[in-house]
Amino acid sequence: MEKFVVSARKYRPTGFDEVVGQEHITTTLKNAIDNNQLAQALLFCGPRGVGKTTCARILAKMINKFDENSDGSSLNIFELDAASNNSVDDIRNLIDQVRYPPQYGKYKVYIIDEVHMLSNAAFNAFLKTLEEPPSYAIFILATTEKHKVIPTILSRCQIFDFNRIQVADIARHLKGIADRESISAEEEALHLIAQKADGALRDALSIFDLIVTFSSDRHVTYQSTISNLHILDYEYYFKVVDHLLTENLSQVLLIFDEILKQGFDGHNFIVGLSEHLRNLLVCKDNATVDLMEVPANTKEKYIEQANKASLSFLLTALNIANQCDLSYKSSKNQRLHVELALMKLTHVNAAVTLAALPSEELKKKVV
Ligand SMILES: Nc1ncnc2c1ncn2[C@@H]1O[C@H](COP(=O)(O)OP(=O)(O)OP(=O)(O)O)[C@@H](O)[C@H]1O
Repeated sequence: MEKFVVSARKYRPTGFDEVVGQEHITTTLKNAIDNNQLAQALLFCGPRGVGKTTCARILAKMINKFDENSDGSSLNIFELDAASNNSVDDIRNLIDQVRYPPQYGKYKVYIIDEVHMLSNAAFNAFLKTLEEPPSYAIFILATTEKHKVIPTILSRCQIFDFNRIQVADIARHLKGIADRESISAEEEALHLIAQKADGALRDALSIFDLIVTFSSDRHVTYQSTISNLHILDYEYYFKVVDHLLTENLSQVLLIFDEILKQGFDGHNFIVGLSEHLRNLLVCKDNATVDLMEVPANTKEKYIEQANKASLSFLLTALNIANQCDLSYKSSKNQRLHVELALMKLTHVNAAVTLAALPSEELKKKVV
């Protein structure tokens, strides 16, 4: 049987051109190498799984002009995982190695991952080397927690802030991998995986692998993805908002009951409803419609529903949903808490329609 290699490893980029969503960094690094202006100490910071270690390795190879299979690269690139090697002795060992010039190529590159985990003593032992490194040594430090790196280290490094990766970019990357693996995948499923990954490409690839494993026919559908990830189908939010607009309280409460019966949490529902209302709000205006991170065909559905809702309805509804979210945890009866919010929400449309009437007509209605 062929050994399974997880996608995050199988598809680790080997060149800057393959790195997704970090163009501001890859372009700067390429230019720095071309113009011979690379700093000797670099700090890569940003959320987990966005390409820090990957870029450090690519840079390390490029500095010495080694290609992917070059044997020399492994002799000149040293990686230290500071999460498990954080003592002053670990750093002293590294400093001892730094004294010897490279046997191949021009540079020795030291990648120190999770650098914020170094002990204080280790940080201090490292300072002097970082301040006056030998001309052939380059240090690439990586961290998810820049605020935990002491200022004296920060001030000696050129700092590169990595971005969370956009949902659309992650979804596109997953599509490329699905194609290469001959897996058919629905666009909505890939978007959902990308959303769940919260900006981290590594997480997206792990979720993708998991869902492929569950689907026997190498076909990743929206339905298989929501059931595997235990995510509420967004169709529910469309239905709830339709009923809110027609002031149909009983239907809204019945849908909420069905959602709870399926094992979903009331808080997740209200957070999801707030996101849905926010999406409707941004698609009211052409200038903001792209702030909604959903696949193209779903966008149409949002625009269609947004056209049925007034701006005042959306603003008031969003406010009520948000208040419910904020006070959910401290509520003693959480089901009732959400139901109460749903009751208020069902009256919003009537209230805003009434308020919008000219005063003469309003008088007639009240009388
Ligand atoms: N920007 C990206 N472009 C393409 N692939 C990426 C990117 N970011 C992450 N990956 C994928 O995720 C895997 C892990 O990425 P990497 O180890 O570089 O992340 P990291 O930012 O160093 O994370 P951590 O802080 O958790 O160490 C890579 O092997 C690659 O498959």
